[in-house]
Amino acid sequence: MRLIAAGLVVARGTNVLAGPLDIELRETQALAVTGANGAGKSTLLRTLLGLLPPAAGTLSIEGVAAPDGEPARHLSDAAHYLGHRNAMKPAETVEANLRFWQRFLGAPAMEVGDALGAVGLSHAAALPFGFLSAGQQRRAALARLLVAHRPVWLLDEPTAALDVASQTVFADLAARHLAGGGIVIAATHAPLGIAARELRLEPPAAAADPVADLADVWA
Ligand SMILES: Nc1ncnc2c1ncn2[C@@H]1O[C@H](COP(=O)(O)OP(=O)(O)OP(=O)(O)O)[C@@H](O)[C@H]1O
Repeated sequence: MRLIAAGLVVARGTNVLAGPLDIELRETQALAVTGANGAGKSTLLRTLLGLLPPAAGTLSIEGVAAPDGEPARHLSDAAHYLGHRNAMKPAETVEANLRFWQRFLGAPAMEVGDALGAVGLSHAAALPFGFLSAGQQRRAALARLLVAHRPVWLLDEPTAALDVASQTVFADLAARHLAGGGIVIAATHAPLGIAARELRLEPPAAAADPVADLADVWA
């Protein structure tokens, strides 16, 4: 498996945030994307996934199958994406949420009950997701990575809200994924506890930040 971004420029509309970036990752490799608030880390992950168009450059994934068994043509065919939000229905139980994702994603991997055990949430399976604490919700979202197989994990601040013990649980899960031939790309402000190369995005100039511009207007 090979994930290649060549000359990738990431932007929000006409506002260029970072790049050109050259990224090449193979199985068992991890990349930690770091940088100040607003540097473009989330934007880079969403661009890699195909949710946002790159301002320039190319993206490719080679040597991996999509859930339907065909060769993956886009990274989204081969990737889990964990965003800032956990993408779970608050009124549904934790177990029902994960069962939904397992059906929706295809390529089932671990049983839902085992995945909940792996993140220390067996006791919370029958609770509505919305009843969980912020850290427990993040752990449940991490369990989504386990219930369906995707070789590439794109993670946006995966350890946000996690206590120290849960950060170790995350590190173990990520290390196991890498050892099994996976790739991990994670935006983070904190050490991830796994061996990873670092891609540091520099913060945009204040004048180029649309939010900063708005702040000027309303000051
Ligand atoms: N939906 C949007 N539309 C327009 N601009 C956006 C949008 N979302 C984010 N931006 C802008 O893009 C820039 C980069 O945001 P992004 O969320 O990628 O940063 P980040 O590095 O992930 O920050 P953080 O560390 O705070 O999560 C910021 O200036 C932000 O204001």
